[in-house]
Amino acid sequence: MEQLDIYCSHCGASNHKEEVHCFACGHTLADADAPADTTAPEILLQQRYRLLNKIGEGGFSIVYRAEDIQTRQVVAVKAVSLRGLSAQEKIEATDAFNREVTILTKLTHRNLPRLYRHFSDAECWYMVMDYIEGETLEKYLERHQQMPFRLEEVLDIGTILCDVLDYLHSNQPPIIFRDLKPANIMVTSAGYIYVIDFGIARQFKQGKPKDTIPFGSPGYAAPEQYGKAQTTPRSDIYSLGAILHQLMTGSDPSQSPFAFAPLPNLHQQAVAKLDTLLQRMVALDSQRRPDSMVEVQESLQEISRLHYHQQGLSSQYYRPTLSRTFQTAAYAQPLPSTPTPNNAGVATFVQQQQQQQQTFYAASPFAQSTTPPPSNRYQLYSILCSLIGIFMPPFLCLASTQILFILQRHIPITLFIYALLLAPSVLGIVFGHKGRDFARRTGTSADTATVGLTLGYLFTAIYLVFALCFFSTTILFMPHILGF
Ligand SMILES: Nc1ncnc2c1ncn2[C@@H]1O[C@H](COP(=O)(O)OP(=O)(O)OP(=O)(O)O)[C@@H](O)[C@H]1O
Repeated sequence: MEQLDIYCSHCGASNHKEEVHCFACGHTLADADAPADTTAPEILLQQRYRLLNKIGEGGFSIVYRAEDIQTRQVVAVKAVSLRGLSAQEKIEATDAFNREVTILTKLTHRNLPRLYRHFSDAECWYMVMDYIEGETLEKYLERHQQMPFRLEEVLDIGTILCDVLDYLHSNQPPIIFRDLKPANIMVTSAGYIYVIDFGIARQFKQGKPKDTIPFGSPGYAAPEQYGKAQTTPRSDIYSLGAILHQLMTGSDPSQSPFAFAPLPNLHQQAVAKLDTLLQRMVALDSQRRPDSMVEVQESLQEISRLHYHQQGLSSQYYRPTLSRTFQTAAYAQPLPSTPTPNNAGVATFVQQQQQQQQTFYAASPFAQSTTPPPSNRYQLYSILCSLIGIFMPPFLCLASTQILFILQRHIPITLFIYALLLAPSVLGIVFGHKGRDFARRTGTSADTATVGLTLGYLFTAIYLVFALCFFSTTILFMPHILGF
């Protein structure tokens, strides 16, 4: 039977396609039970890319999940067909394809899919790129309509998007994405973020008064994209501001373009600062917006530090959680390594990408901090309390005579003793949860907290069973003690 691997979005391990859970980390493999799309044709492109199923559709394109049979890698193949298009549409589709290929070929960034090859046949043009196992932020937002993101997550996402947009803007000439919106941002189940669709991105030419193709997406596109002026990096700053505002409020900017209400919870200092920043980012006059993505990123990181400080976490331990996860994601995916005669440049290209990614990794503001990991005292409390809790059920048995003695005289005191004996395990659970939360926010290991938490639950249950038995025995055999 034909072998086909599916890569875990969490740890990158290669699993057989039949697997539901990753053999390495146990994570659910997203597409494992997805029904095969019967509409996808069984086609082998270039004797190399087997189309598996349709995963998305754009204005002029269909995107397929495909298998590279040479490397066994799952890839995404974007197919643009000109069939049935009007002359004007053919020009637009051709332009969009060429622009995307030209731009993606030059780019290497951990938050962008890598373009491996592009080719054409009689019917279509194709692009082969990294397959991103996830969904668009737009779909995610549709599924979680009520305030889907916490402040720290919005700050993390903003920081990551600043990083990738700054990378584009730092190109020579700068690349303006021009269509940043939730539909063009993909999120994997492990929280990795990718920016897709460079169809309308363009290279910035100094002094050009107006864009020749003035469009974008209503609600996210800056006013200058409607043809009044040339788009600049500040146009992307506007779109990013609109997205972050949507993530904070849940309100869709395409419903009321150019109108951004103040954020809720302005009494919180970090939220108030974010509100000020977002209002600057979505200013109608581009000159009033922040100068660059670097400025926006620094402001977001400053707000994160403030937020973390307010949460009782030392700001020196602040590291954006999503972006930290990204670093592992980008390198976990195996790269195609076997060059074919007609893609001789690909191997070199891939090697260059690997090298450059390592450089990004080292230079990234999100690179692993050398700061010693913060001490998570909740974990310690959790394990200590749970360990004390272990002794409580046997203690209850051993002290049953004394407890019965007290029970005869004072029932409230007896109940208080019961509660006191239960307290260590319950505290073990409470501290365990706090410890895990702390570990998640600081990116440290939560193992001890998990052990404390598990012991806490286990011995709370055991204690309650013992206490119940003790009580029922007392009621059954010595009801007079309780005054029955
Ligand atoms: N590399 C990828 N990995 C996985 N899915 C992808 C990938 N690229 C695109 N998709 C899916 O395909 C859909 C369409 O892709 P894309 O937005 O690039 O097409 P498009 O024709 O340029 O769209 P538009 O008409 O909005 O410009 C996306 O919404 C996404 O769900």
